[in-house]
Amino acid sequence: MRSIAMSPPVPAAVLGRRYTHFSDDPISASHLFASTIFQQSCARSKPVGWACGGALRISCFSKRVKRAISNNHILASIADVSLDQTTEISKVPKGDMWSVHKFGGTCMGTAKRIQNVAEIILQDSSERKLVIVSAMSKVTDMMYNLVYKAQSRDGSYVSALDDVFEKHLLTAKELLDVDDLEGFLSLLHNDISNLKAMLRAIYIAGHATESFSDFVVGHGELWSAQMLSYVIKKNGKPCCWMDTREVLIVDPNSSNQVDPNYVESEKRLEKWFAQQPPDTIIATGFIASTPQNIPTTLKRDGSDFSAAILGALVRARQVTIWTDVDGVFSADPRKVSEAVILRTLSYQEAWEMSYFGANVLHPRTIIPVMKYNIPIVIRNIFNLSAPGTMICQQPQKENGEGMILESVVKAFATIDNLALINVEGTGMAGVPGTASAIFGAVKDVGANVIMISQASSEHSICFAVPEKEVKAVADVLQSYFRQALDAGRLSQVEVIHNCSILAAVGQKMASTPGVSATLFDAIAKANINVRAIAQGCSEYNITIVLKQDDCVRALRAAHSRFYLSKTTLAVGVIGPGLIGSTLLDQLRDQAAVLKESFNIDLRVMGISGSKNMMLSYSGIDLTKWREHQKEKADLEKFVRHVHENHFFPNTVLVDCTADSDIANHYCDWLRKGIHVITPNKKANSGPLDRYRELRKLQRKSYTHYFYEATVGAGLPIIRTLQGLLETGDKILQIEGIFSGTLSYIFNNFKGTRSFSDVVSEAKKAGYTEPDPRDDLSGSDVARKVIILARESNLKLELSDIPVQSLVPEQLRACSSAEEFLQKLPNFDDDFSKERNDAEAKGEVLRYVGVVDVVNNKGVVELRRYKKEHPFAQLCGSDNIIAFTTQRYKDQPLIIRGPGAGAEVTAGGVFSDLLRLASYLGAPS
Ligand SMILES: NC(=O)C1=CN([C@@H]2O[C@H](COP(=O)(O)OP(=O)(O)OC[C@H]3O[C@@H](n4cnc5c(N)ncnc54)[C@H](O)[C@@H]3O)[C@@H](O)[C@H]2O)C=CC1
Ligand SMILES: N[C@@H](CC=O)C(=O)O
Ligand code: NA
Repeated sequence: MRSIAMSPPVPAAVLGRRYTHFSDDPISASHLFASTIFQQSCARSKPVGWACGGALRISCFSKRVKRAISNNHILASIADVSLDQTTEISKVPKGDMWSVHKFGGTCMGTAKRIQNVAEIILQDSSERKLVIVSAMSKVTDMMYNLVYKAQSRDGSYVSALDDVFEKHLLTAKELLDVDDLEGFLSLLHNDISNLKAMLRAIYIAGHATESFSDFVVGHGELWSAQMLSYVIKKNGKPCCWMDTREVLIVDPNSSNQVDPNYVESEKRLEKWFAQQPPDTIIATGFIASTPQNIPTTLKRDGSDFSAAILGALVRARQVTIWTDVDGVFSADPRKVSEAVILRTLSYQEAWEMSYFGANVLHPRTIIPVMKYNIPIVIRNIFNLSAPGTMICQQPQKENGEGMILESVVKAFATIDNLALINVEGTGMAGVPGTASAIFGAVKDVGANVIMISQASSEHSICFAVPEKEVKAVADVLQSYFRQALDAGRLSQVEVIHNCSILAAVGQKMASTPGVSATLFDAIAKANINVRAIAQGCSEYNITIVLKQDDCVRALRAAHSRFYLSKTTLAVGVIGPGLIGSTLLDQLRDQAAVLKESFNIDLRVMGISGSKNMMLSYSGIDLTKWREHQKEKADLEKFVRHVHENHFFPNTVLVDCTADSDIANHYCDWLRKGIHVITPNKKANSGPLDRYRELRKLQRKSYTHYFYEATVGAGLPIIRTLQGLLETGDKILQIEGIFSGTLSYIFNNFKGTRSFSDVVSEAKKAGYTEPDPRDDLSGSDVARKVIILARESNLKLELSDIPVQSLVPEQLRACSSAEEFLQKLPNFDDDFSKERNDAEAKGEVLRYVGVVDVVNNKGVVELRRYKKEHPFAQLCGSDNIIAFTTQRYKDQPLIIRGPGAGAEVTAGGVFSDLLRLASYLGAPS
């Protein structure tokens, strides 16, 4: 426990207050729950619900506990974030004239890079500049290695020290003029010989104290700061370097970190400034001293921390942290390719993000500058054109104008390799002390609690810990609660392995309704199950626990929803025949418009024919998909490839075959969360049970199954029928010409033309089924009739529909479509006779299908219609469908238009794809 007292009174409303030190301290949550005050408070008034998300915040809904916290008892023992100990000392110039820069090891990696750093400093026109530098890249590791070798009594530390010397010698030679070089080298020699002596002592003792080690490792910064200051001077700018061990005073704390001692640092800084240094100062990052002048370091990310503390001490205008990335991303760009660089982040958002390992500052770096509202800018030294990310107080709205509209959720982050522990039982409700007992036990095994959730029914508490700590935690809880478990007061201590956390972070989430609804909707639509949820009442972070396997997909689904980055769909096309290949061409032509205007990114990850298939990890180039590398078709592998690409939250398989074997897989695909779109009639016209199972699956999950093109191709037949039913209309009869092929044939079978000639023409035009006998036999129309009948809630099988076949008896056994077409002319006279008979009576032949909903039956047959009848007025491959319903009784609702052909059918499938994208969140 820390012993430093908090200076400022904590505001009374501490519900959901954030403590940045939690994330440093592996047992903070346990400490809090195990603390005497908490136990006492809870003993009298059990918190009925609480949550901690991202480990930075604990919200507690009990007045007594709230009072306990606001009385500072707990805070004082956990964290001191105050800078109020500092007293103003006027001799150190302070304020806007200061610009602070920090350059990390990568920026200082070579002589050329150090030169580059010097140029950036020289270009900064600020009145005063304070520049904090890290050691040259890899040097700190080399220094730690020296200590390690020496204390392991490994004599090679001597040559390793030579390497360190060599590295700096070569860099200095490249950078400095003769005189400066001489000055620097004499210092370097001196330091190296001191280090040699110290390492020798460590070698003999076989042990290095922490201050010995800190003394050794800090030399990298001493040398880089001096070299840079020489380079600045060489460019004609007065400059001096600062050994921050003289100025930066820190107190060690119990979590093996250090806390800045602002009072003492301020005094030392004043003393240092009494020497009247020039306006440009190059200071060593990372290193500091204790009040007793013992060298120490600021531990991990120490140089950033040095910059923040010094920036706060001089009240700088801005602290710029130079690094090798363009700024902070809205999500890990390795996982979300559309992640964007955030222009601004509030201090709170930055430390929430940094907890999740995002490339942001360590929370403790933010604390010193936050006190004085000093912005921190993260910039890329290798890309000066990138403006970087500014971490500052949340920008205020200015009359609603001039504001950059930012997403309410700023960023998303994930943590993998977690396990959830669920402690459950009826004996917990209303029993004060359960929480503190659980977390007391967790504290005893030193595990880090990452998030906590308890619903107000108090029957279970669940919390996440790193997978590697879960066994110890589970064991200790089992043994601690043995009695309660045996007595049945607790039913179980359950461990759920392989979990991840997805966190949504954003200050504007606070009091914005609908954020969590949108987030959870995106996750649900990606068919991902949520295991646990936590959101503290400061509302900056919603933490969701899910299966690790689902995590990247969840991240992408959530990111795309809030950033309106593309709704990305991984598409697999099966059957690149006439319709399939036309669809691929339409996708190719429309891709850019979809991306730009509708934020839809359809990626064809695979195309499979019956013999070969092609697969891609990022999307097949549709301008030349026919040339794409092929492999032997393997449906299982194909589906796995398209679906199990974790970068795409949603998968759709488009079946463009006429194959029932493919249709047999739909149920399985839907169960796996794969959406299915098809013009193939086999599934919906196959066995009734399977059809019902399909519809059931579709209704009970967020997985979609669309099949508009199965009837009337691109005409909106299914959608219209569903619309009538959903709005409460009653269907009485559906009658129509459902076959584009047969419509075309009978519209063109006039005058002296032969039947077989018109059939071949229809096949050539792409209206027919792969085998035209499927059309002429009436089975294709019968399938459409059964699809509409089932859609109208009739429970009919295909065999229940009487069908009049137009395939001459003798040709039914033909082994191929080609043989059939070849032999068909032999029957032309029979067809001509029937046509002429009808014509003689002023009638035409039309092949129709009827769904008689009232009488629960259907029929498919060749009928004769008067020349004035609407069915006689068709041309081309027109379908015409008349819905007679309760609302459309006197005049049926009629839909007419081309109902077959490559373009219109593929268009119908494409329109289903867009409907799916819109269901998944794309703008409609
Ligand atoms: N052509 C049209 O106007 C319309 C067609 N449809 C339906 O669209 C679907 C496709 O029709 P078309 O493109 O005209 O036929 P098509 O014969 O040109 O294309 C079908 C493709 O699927 C492939 N295929 C067959 N079995 C396969 C399997 N197991 N795995 C992978 N690929 C396989 C075939 O090799 C062929 O490339 C059919 O179900 C048809 O009923 C629906 C409405 C209108
Ligand atoms: N072959 C069919 C195509 C559409 O389903 C037809 O002719 O209508
Ligand atoms: Na249709």
